[in-house]
Amino acid sequence: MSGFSLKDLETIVAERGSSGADDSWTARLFAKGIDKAAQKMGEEAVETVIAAVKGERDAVISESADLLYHWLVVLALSGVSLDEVLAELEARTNRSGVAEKAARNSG
Ligand SMILES: N=c1c2ncn([C@@H]3O[C@H](COP(=O)(O)OP(=O)(O)OP(=O)(O)O)[C@@H](O)[C@H]3O)c2ncn1[C@@H]1O[C@H](COP(=O)(O)O)[C@@H](O)[C@H]1O
Repeated sequence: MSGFSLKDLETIVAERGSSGADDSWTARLFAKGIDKAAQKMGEEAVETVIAAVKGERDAVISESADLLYHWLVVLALSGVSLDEVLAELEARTNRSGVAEKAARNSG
């Protein structure tokens, strides 16, 4: 399994986005702003959906990677951190009592 995490990519996006480098897609997206980044994220989401519906496994992987990358750009431009999204997911998990149910079922 890859040791690469979304946290790693979040750091790369922040660094490249603010680099101003001509050869950086991330820097170009940051310069174009939230409208363009959100549009790209929407396109990648649709491409992921199409690949899934067609049963194109390799394309699901590739389009999902494009989607997650562009999602992190949208988060960065929105001033939202990955940790805040994970905290929201964790809170939902705690509210649903899944951890307690799993512990009860295993004991
Ligand atoms: N994960 C990605 C990643 N996924 C997709 N993309 C880029 O997203 C762009 C979108 O591709 P599309 O084919 O949809 O778009 P396009 O046709 O090229 O562009 P448009 O005509 O739609 O504007 C491509 O140029 C891809 O290179 C990414 N660009 C960068 N990263 C990561 O960001 C890091 C820094 O990249 P740079 O900012 O380019 O240095 C890289 O090392 C990667 O880790």
